Amino acid sequence: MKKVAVVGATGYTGVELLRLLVNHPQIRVSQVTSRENAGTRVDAMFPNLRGFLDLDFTAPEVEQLADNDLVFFATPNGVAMKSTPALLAAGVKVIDLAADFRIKNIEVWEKWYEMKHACPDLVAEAVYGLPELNRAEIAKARLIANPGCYPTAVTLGLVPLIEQGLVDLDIIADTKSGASGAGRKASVAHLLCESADSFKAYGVSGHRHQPEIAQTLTNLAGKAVDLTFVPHLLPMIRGIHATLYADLTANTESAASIQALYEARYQAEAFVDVMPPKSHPETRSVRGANTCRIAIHQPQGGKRLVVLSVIDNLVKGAAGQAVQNMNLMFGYPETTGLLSPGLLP
Ligand SMILES: NC(=O)C1=CN([C@@H]2O[C@H](COP(=O)(O)OP(=O)(O)OC[C@H]3O[C@@H](n4cnc5c(N)ncnc54)[C@H](OP(=O)(O)O)[C@@H]3O)[C@@H](O)[C@H]2O)C=CC1
Ligand SMILES: CC(=O)N[C@@H](CCC(=O)OP(=O)(O)O)C(=O)O
Repeated sequence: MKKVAVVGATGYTGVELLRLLVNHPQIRVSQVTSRENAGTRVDAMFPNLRGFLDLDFTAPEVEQLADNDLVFFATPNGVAMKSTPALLAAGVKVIDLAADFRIKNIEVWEKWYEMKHACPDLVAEAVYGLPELNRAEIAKARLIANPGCYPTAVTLGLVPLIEQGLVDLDIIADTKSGASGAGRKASVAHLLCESADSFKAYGVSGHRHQPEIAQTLTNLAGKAVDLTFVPHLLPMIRGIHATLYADLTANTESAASIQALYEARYQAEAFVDVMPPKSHPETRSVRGANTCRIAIHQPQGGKRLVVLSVIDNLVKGAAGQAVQNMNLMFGYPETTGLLSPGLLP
């Protein structure tokens, strides 16, 4: 059994990590932190965990966290980078669900996250935790930058096309997220009366996930990818739906060959499901599951492809992907504790 801690265990991704970890056969959750709720029993706050976890929240102290094999940070941006150097020095592995280690160019990171990076040298070492791209590096890593939720849905939807150089590198990602993507902290914009029965785009002139996705796609393509990224807030709780538009460089590929390419690329991937041609994946089909479900369309048989990609932002977009990375880092079967279908309806 390995011992793990979750820092920020009262947030939506933190409590989702707990839901997954309490069923993991080779993991013992030894510590869960919250500054505001230190001393409160976990199951008093989260009754879904009654009978599964006998712990109180504690304040996050590096000395105690260092008594674990691995620490998850499910905290706001800028928190993990402060304790990670000490934890790594103590031999503890770290998975950051926030963005502290995702962007390799420190100037770009500091511009988007509006703070000074506390340990830029570790950013170079960190492995971007998208197993479908970086499995071998993740298995050897001691520090994982768990990808953002929108970047997971968008990147997995585009990987086969970019790897094969089949599309112009001028791509549109039209994305929609449920409100849990914004976290559990109080915010007027996410009150029921402000967000229900309405629909809006946000961050159109610039969103911090644009440089994260562009970095991955540019590395894959070997040249700059021009990405227009438009997020929207949907009046639902969980789920991301990405509609991706890309033009074939030559009008030679048929819908059947693109479909076959996606099926072959993801055939061995337990958590990426390529649907039959002309399907329309629903976010509810992945609710609570660590699955990215993809469908490919070629409307009018022309050169423009439309790829649909759905995930649960809290699972494949955060906590599930973090557990998948942990499994790889500990040498466990990658799917351990993660194989369950979505909650439908
Ligand atoms: N929600 C989502 O769908 C996704 C979120 N993420 C990222 O994961 C991270 C967590 O997100 P989410 O769960 O939504 O966030 P929440 O706002 O729901 O929770 C944040 C948690 O962090 C703790 N926390 C806040 N500040 C500090 C601090 N300075 N030191 C230690 N703990 C702190 C909070 O508890 P307390 O203040 O009591 O200590 C709370 O438990 C964020 O960086 C987010 O961007 C990534 C992918 C998807
Ligand atoms: C709906 C909503 O507000 N979503 C959040 C996504 C936040 C998130 O998960 O950010 P990281 O993945 O970078 O940690 C947003 O757009 O800011």
